Amino acid sequence: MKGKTENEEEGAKGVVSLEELKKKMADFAKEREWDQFHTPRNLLLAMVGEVGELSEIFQWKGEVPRGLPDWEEKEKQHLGEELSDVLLYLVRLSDICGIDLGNAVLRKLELNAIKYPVNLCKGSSKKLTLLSKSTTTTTTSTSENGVINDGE
Ligand SMILES: Nc1ccn([C@H]2C[C@H](O)[C@@H](COP(=O)(O)OP(=O)(O)OP(=O)(O)O)O2)c(=O)n1
Repeated sequence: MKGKTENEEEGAKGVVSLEELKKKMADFAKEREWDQFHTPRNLLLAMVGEVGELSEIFQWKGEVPRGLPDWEEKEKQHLGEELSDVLLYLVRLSDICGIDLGNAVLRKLELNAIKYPVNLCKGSSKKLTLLSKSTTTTTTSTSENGVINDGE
């Protein structure tokens, strides 16, 4: 069987970082003189295209169980490839836009935790408009959670 590539070895150790991916994509583009094509709009469209390819994998299958137990290895590998394309374009788009994705994503996680406090959300998939409205009279910490209700 073919041995693992250097990149696969890194991935197997679970040590891949956004910073590394950013650098690898920058090197990849530079070597090919593709910086000229990696503009924000082009990258955004490329990423959306890859989201489409990712969606195609699930298209018409109906809901599938977590872990995809019935999928063939080849199909799972394909899924991994499309997920990677989306991530790589996202990382590259962030870089080209001058956004520190690592910082941005950690900040967003904190904002999410504030917006969806455990005591209000536990076990519920509702968005918060109604929940927060019903508590604004007693709680002010969630009063700015202007999320659209999903009608559940
Ligand atoms: N101008 C480009 C073209 C490709 N890539 C990189 C990022 C993606 O990870 C991958 C996308 O390559 P393809 O456009 O060939 O897309 P797929 O790999 O999905 O192949 P296909 O669309 O044939 O299924 O290559 C890139 O950075 N810049």
